[in-house]
Amino acid sequence: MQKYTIVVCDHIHTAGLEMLQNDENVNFIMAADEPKDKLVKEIIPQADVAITRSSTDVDDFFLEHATNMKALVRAGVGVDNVDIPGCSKQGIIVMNVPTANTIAAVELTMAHMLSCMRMFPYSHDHLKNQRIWKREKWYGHELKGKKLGVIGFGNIGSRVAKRAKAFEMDIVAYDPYIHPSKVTDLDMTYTKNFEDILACDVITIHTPKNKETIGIIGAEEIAKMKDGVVLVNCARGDLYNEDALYDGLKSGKIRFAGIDVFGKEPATDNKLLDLDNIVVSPHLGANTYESQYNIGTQAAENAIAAAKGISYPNALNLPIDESKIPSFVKPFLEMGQKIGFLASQINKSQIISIKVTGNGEIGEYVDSLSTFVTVGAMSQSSDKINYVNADFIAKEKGIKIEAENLGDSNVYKNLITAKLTTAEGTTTISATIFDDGVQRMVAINGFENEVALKGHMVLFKNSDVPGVIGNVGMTLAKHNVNISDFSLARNANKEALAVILVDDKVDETTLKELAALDACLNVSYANI
Ligand SMILES: NC(=O)c1ccc[n+]([C@@H]2O[C@H](COP(=O)([O-])OP(=O)(O)OC[C@H]3O[C@@H](n4cnc5c(N)ncnc54)[C@H](O)[C@@H]3O)[C@@H](O)[C@H]2O)c1
Ligand SMILES: O=C(O)CC[C@@H](O)C(=O)O
Repeated sequence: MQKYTIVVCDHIHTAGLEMLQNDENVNFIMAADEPKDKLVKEIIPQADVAITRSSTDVDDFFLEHATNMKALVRAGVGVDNVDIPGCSKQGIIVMNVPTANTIAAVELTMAHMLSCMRMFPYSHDHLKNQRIWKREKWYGHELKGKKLGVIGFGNIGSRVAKRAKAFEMDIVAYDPYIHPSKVTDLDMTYTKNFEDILACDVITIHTPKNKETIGIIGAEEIAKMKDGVVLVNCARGDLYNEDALYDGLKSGKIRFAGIDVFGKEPATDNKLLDLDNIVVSPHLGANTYESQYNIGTQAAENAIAAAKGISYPNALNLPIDESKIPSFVKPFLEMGQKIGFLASQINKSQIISIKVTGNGEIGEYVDSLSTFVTVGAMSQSSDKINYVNADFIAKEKGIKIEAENLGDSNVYKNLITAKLTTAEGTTTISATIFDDGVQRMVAINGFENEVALKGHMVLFKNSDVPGVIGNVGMTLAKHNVNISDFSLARNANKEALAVILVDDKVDETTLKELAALDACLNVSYANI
């Protein structure tokens, strides 16, 4: 049985660790408590996939030892500590878990904002630790009626803005990369003029950390701000220049700052900590049980899918220019990989050709789709295949790859079809994504079975005679296999195909018993 090594480099929720532990194809190494030097030199060389958080830098040193690695999952949003071009050069697919900690970061931002306005941690300390009851010392300010400048109106920034609006603040948002209506539809002000942000009473930043945003607030910007401005940063250290922030706080130009993130972490010797008009937390934006559960389980699920070559959810270094593809295309690419993988399990044999077609708007992206289908189809036979090398390796093996845009679709808004021909036969699978976002197969080998592309499935083809479904159900029940979904389709040749989603892996003995049923034409098992 093929085993993949997944190394967990930083602490993730135990639910995620259990998923890794329980997967029979996964050899999982928990290395979060290992010294970084040992982790990188001794453990990383074994990894097919690594899961990291902000405490592990994926830099030259890491990559030099990641000799086996084909994918890396950043259990969180920010990838500023991951050398993505370096990973691409080594054929390592980088994925993040982009929205699982959004709410945790949003709520921490609100906590910082309120703490700055009311100096809450200081009055708490006064009473609780110093036992001083001095109400006249702790006059704060209200959020109501104040102008909040939001820099970066993405997942977190936009939600902070909504919550701040509930506090009756006036919101001004600066984000050159979004459509202004995303802001104005919420009855907030959109600006392209950064000076409008500098004129606000409270400023919060929610951009990624990159060349453009490092130091986006420096001494010059602070000088232009209102006296007594409040600044919050729960995104990344160094977005506010720390020296300028320190000087502004020291002089009182900045009344208060709420800071979760620092240029250098751990930040125990940061000079900002010496000030008494700052509220700080040790990079806790993602630290809620809810968010860590979501991140841990999604990171584990994605790492397992990547190790097996099923899919690379939220891949950040795709071999296509992401700025040129609309957002609806990405899930279709992921689904393309899944149907390639499914087809290769049904027809396990040497691959001869792969043909991918697209109907509807998705048809324009059929070349990229064919790369993804190829990765899925070949990952059973090659554990080195990825988006970067798929076309090259397929060519080397003499596999013919074709892609065709079929134009408008009569039935589905968008439809992709993969036809995989192996030495044993041909499997053709069509799939689409409806408005509910679920990736669904809608046809297989001429049968119109509709079923979600997820989990364990049994494909049972039979002569269309009475009593077959009952016998199949009984056989599965006898072997303790629980059915979660059942889709039946028939064709004009008096044949039927059942695609049965089940809770667990189906073993060879069960499959043999199913194959021995009178009406059975063939049966196969697949897992995606
Ligand atoms: N403190 C924590 O523990 C914690 C937790 C989660 C996320 N984060 C950080 O929060 C930040 C935001 O995360 P998100 O999930 O909202 O990301 P996101 O990608 O959804 O949003 C980022 C937004 O910033 C905008 N942006 C990019 N460059 C900009 C620029 N120069 N000026 C203005 N806007 C710009 C983008 O257009 C986008 O809308 C990231 O830095 C992330 O790493 C921190
Ligand atoms: O907890 C972490 O690893 C950091 C989380 C956060 O900063 C992120 O970018 O997702």
